[in-house]
Amino acid sequence: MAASGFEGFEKRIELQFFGHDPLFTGSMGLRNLDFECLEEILHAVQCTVVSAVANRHFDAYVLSESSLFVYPTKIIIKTCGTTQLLKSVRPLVHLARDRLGLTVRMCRYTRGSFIFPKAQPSPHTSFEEEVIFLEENLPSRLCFRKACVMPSNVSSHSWHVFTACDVDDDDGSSHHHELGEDRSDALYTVEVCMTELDRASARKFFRRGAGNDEKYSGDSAGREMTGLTGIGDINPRALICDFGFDPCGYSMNGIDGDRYSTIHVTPEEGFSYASYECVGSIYDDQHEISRVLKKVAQVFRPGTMSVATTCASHEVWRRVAKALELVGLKCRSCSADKFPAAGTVVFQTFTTTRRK
Ligand SMILES: C[S@+](CC[C@H](N)C(=O)[O-])C[C@H]1O[C@@H](n2cnc3c(N)ncnc32)[C@H](O)[C@@H]1O
Repeated sequence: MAASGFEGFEKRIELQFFGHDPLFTGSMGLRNLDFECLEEILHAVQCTVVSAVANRHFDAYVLSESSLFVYPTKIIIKTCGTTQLLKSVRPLVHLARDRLGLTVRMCRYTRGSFIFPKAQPSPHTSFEEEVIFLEENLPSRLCFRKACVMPSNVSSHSWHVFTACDVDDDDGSSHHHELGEDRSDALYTVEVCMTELDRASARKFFRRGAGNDEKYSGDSAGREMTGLTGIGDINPRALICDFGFDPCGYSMNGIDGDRYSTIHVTPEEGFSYASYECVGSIYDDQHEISRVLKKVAQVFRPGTMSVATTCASHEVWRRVAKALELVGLKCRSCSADKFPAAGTVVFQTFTTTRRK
């Protein structure tokens, strides 16, 4: 941990692949990578697996620093602290190609603004360094590239986005459906970053029976926090894999069919932070994302909440703004930009209207 405090803001990378050879890939694709390979990649990033769960669609891992999701043709890694996430890119691209015959077709890297930027090691010392590192470590065939820092009126919450892909499809839709998920153009991602958590809410992420009770594991602490805080009610259909750190901190992955959700909490006063992320489809019940985000805001009662929605074809961000205004958050800024393959990213920042 940095001398000053733990860096909650995560770095997130998503790589999408395509493959033609069923002999290599089967329908499991990247899920065929053995656990030792994944561990080796995570070792380079400087984190480890603490818990895992899977269903017939994908594998979800809780990491010592956030989460990893492995789908047949898509991998998402999200890490916080001083991890070196981008060091995973080159080994992943090579392993997928050499062991599974999968070719990378899209890369999306996103993050908020670090609370302790000076504590970040290379290649994360600045967004410029991260972009240069990505440019150098991605195959040249991903030639449609864009990097941008999306601003906010709350200067501590800006949004960094880099995307690269092999086809400039303009609307962000997929042209590779040989293996795995179809209709990926209907999916959207919602990435939420929250700071200045309400003190009473943050306290629930400190372990109750901390210290020497051996029976009180990270798993039981996590389960207790999921119940106590109301996180378990955000999506009651989801199977939850949770972990409570010692003496404080919490991570969870929720799996619901082919959809994941994930929450990570750094509850320490002075640098408190929580994140929520989920994936949805424009064909879902329109009220679902509003209901979910209202619950998230009520669990953490943050002073500032930023929400980045990434979607090929739909205006999900309007639902986000409406929902959060109903629970006392006011939209202070909104910016939008188009990215090759990813579609439109809309970045909104909200602050509380209640008195602290
Ligand atoms: C890994 S968790 C959640 C990660 C998430 N990205 C976040 O910070 O919001 C981070 C919290 O757990 C605490 N923590 C305790 N032990 C930890 C460990 N071994 N590795 C990482 N974090 C730990 C940190 O102080 C922090 O409060």
